[in-house]
Amino acid sequence: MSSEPLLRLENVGKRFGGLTVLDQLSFSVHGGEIVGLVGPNGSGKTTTINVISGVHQADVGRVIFEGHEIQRLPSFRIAHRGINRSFQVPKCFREMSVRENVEVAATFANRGEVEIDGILEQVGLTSQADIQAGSLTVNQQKMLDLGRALATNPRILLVDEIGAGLNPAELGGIASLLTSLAARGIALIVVEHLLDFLNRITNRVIVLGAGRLLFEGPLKEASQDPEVVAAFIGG
Ligand SMILES: Nc1ncnc2c1ncn2[C@@H]1O[C@H](COP(=O)(O)OP(=O)(O)OP(=O)(O)O)[C@@H](O)[C@H]1O
Repeated sequence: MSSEPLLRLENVGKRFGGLTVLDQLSFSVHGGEIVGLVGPNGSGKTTTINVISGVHQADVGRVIFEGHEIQRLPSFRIAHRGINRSFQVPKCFREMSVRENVEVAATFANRGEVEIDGILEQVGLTSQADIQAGSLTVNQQKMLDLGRALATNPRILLVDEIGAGLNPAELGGIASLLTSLAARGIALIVVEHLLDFLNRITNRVIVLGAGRLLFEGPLKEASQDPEVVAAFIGG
C-alpha cells in the first residue's frame, strides 16, 4: 500500500433542507485497499458515495483525489478522472444489449485499453452479451452495473449494496472479484449491510452514525465500540 492516500475526505458536510446528512466527515483510502462503509439505515452511506462521485456536491469540506480537489466537479468529469460506482438500484440502458452497455461506459475510460470481453467474463455475463439489458434479472443487472463501472478503468470503485438478494455462491463470486480488483491496485469503498461478506473482503470499516464517523478500524473491533453499538440499537 502506498503512503499517499488516493482519496481523502476533509470535514465534508452535506445537508438536505434542515437535515444534516454528513457532518464533518473525514477519512482516507489508499490504492489497493477495500474499505467497508457501514451504519444504520439513513446514516449517510449512499450520500457519502454520491458526494465522492459528484452526484451531490458537498456543502462544506474537501474531497481530494490524487492530490486534486474534486468536490466541485460534475460526475462525468469525476468518472473520467478515475472514480466510478455501482448503484443500489442498478442503472443500465435497458434497450441496449449487455455488450453495448459496457461499450458506452468504456468511452469514459481515460487510461489504458478496455477489454470488453474480459469485463463481461469478470462479471459473469459472457453468455448474455448480446441480449437486451432490460431482460436481465436484477442480480444480473447489478453485475452489469459493476461491469459498466469497471469499463471506465477506475482507480477507485464505489460499490453500493451489491450483496442484497444474492445467494452464497454469488456472494462468493463477488467477493473474489472485488478482492482481485484490489490486488490490481484499485481502491474500493463498499457500502454493505451484510457484515459477514464485508468481513471476508475488508481489513477496515468506517462506521457512520447520523452522518458522523463513529469508528474506523477492523470490523471485529467495531462491534465492541459503545458508540457503534448505541447507533445500531438506537441509543
Ligand atoms: N436527495 C435527497 N433529498 C433529501 N434527503 C435525502 C436525499 N438523499 C438522502 N436523503 C436523506 O439523507 C439521509 C441519509 O440517506 P442515505 O441514503 O445516505 O443513507 P444510507 O446510510 O445510505 O441508508 P440505507 O442504508 O438505508 O441505504 C436519509 O435521511 C435520507 O432520507
